[in-house]
Amino acid sequence: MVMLDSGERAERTESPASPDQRPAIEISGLVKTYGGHLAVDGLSLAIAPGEVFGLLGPNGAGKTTTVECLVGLREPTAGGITVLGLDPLRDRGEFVRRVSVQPQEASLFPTLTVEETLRLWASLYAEPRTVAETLRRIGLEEQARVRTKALSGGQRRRLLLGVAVIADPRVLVLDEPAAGLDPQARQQLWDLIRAERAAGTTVLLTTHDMTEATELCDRVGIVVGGRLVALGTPRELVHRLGVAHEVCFETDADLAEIEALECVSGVSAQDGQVTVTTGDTDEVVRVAARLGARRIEVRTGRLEDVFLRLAAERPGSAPAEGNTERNTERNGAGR
Ligand SMILES: Nc1ncnc2c1ncn2[C@@H]1O[C@H](COP(=O)(O)OP(=O)(O)OP(=O)(O)O)[C@@H](O)[C@H]1O
Repeated sequence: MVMLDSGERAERTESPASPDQRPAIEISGLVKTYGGHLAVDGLSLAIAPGEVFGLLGPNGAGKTTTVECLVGLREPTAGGITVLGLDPLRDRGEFVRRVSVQPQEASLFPTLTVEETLRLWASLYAEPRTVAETLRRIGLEEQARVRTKALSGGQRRRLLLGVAVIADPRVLVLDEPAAGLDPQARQQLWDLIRAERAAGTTVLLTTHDMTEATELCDRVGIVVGGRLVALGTPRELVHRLGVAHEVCFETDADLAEIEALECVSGVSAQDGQVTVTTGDTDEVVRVAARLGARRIEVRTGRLEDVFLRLAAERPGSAPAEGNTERNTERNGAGR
């Protein structure tokens, strides 16, 4: 089990939260059972103000149940949850003023325009953002007068996010916000979430997309079988779990010098195509280049490898389908 917490956050200097701040979200020993079925099994987690935190895990791991308890949609069987010091159920009034959850698609009225939808939701809050600012944030200014039934899937998702952020929340909770978005819409969503972070909002999201977790999240928690089995920045988890990097190239040269490198843990070669497993890709690239190797590629360890390894430790927990991009840099430097 890899538990890396606030003391190690210095590695992500862009994170706006400092370790001594009171957590924005605190979950301690959360247990949730459905009948006799244990869905969340003693999960504890502290998320700092201004942090973008990603909850990852295979299907059925307990992410949605955790989020539902966190936002007061379900009552925990045991354990405690506070968000901004508030209990999601007992302090309901204050809680909904300060914590926004991205609503479901069904919350959109088909005949209202984008602008009317935002105005309607803004009317529920005492000090909302303006409709104009929210339209700009979600990039739907040109669609302001379009009825919601005529929006594309990606535009609907952005509007749903707009409904959540128009409240100007201190904490934003998003369950798989990028699911089903095309790459451009996904990038716009990430920009929006980054803008929320820059404004000081704490964001908790669930995702199956390892690229999203790596690119967007300050820290991630991996949940398997209702338990938190890893916690840290994506880089820390890749680094600490010793996920291997690879250097691939073509050469007919003698590989003895590469095999002898201390940082090399494996070399395989077939028909002049070589793959070197290593902890120091720079060193291998240097030697390979000196030996005249061609088409040198560096494949860095990925969060997905960490995820697959941790998920596999629990029987029956097949990893969910997600983004399986390989982080490949042609002739690039290593880590
Ligand atoms: N309303 C419910 N009644 C009974 N069991 C439930 C209910 N909701 C979830 N479960 C079970 O609790 C466990 C955790 O489910 P949960 O939806 O929290 O997982 P998840 O990590 O969000 O999964 P996914 O990635 O598939 O959305 C699963 O075994 C699921 O079948």
